[in-house]
Amino acid sequence: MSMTLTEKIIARHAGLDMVKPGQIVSAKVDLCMANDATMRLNIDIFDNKVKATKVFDKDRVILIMDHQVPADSPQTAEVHQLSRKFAERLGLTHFYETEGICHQVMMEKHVEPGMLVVGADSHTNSYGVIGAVSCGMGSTDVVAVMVRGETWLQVPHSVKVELTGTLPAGVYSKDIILNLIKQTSISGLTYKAVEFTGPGLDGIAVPQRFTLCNMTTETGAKSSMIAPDAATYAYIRAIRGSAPEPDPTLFSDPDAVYEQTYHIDLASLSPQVARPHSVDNVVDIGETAGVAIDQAFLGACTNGRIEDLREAAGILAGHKVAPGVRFMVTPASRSVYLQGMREGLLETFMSAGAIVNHPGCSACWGACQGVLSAGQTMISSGNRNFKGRAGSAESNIYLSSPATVAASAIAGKITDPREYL
Ligand SMILES: CC(C)[C@H](C(=O)O)[C@@H](O)C(=O)O
Ligand code: SF4
Repeated sequence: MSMTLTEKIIARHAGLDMVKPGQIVSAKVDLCMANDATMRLNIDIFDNKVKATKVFDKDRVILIMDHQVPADSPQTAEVHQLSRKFAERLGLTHFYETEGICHQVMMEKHVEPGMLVVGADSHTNSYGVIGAVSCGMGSTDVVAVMVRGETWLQVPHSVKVELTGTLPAGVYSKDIILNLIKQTSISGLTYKAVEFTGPGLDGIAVPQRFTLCNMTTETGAKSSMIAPDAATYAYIRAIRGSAPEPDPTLFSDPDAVYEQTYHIDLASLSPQVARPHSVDNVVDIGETAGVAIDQAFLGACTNGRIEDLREAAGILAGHKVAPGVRFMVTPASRSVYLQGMREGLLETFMSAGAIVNHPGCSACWGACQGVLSAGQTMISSGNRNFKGRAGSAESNIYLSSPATVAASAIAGKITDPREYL
């Protein structure tokens, strides 16, 4: 019986030869991640509801403080303190306080192809980028995994996204995923496993593929998948110094069943923008260019990697941020920050009038670093533009590629990055 890679990985973790979509299985989990946004709740469930005293594996339960770092209120500081004590009490090997956004840190340091990973965050499904099945879960389920090292899950139906052709100059993987979300709507792929395939993937580097997998959450998907190729292992080796042996069994069978297939010709795409207040409110940039902005944000797990900083700095070089615009750059991790420093990118941003922040979630969700007031407009490289997400319910968020964010910061209004190439 043929299976998709997602089904193969779930079957392996459930101790079964095969699984079918719709089947409910109990599966062993390789890694369990949680962050400061829900740690107060997780600790309460762990201590007071489950009354647990130990985790299933001290190396595999990973806590990452990222959503409100450095602490922006006494309450947040208390959550960080509670989390630190929790990690100490349980002897956790991996507790990160200043390393950056949880998903970036997980990819840089922990996730491997073929793993099954769960996390207390909706963008946990990003790790499909290196061939892992991963998904976000609520606190009760995540605490159950922390304690037992396994979870129940229903095998999702798979959907294929076939990419062909090459991206034109000024168009990036963010534009591909925004275009897909325009086609699917924000709930169109609810509980599906979304697999990206096709020759178009060859021209997209692993960090940019991350953006595709990260935003499958915005279609309602359960998980994302890109079968690991030579680029995947080379990328892991480049960021960690070593990589696991390539596993030749990690591919989808040629006759595996997909419920639906989307085709995207990369050459046909232009820069895309999601307008307020829904991620599927996507238009070609020409339809929204000229909207005045108060803030530009480059960062988030979606687009805070070194390649994104290079893309934006390339546009910004030789220009200044428009008067009255706050341009905030938040590298996704400490290692991205350091690399940006070595390459002189942070200097490019600072001299142009931007601000470079401590790594973390930052303005992506408006909990700290650059909150919007009523009537203000931000263009962001993040993944969500819900009403009120980054501050006042009367503010507006537009989503785009890092290049479009940088071009807009220079012009003070939403601007096609191809004008600055
Ligand atoms: C606060 C947190 C749990 C949330 C999520 O689950 O995704 C956040 O990361 C987000 O992007 O909205
Ligand atoms: S950067 Fe944004 S989307 Fe990513 S985990 Fe943080 S808040 Fe969520």
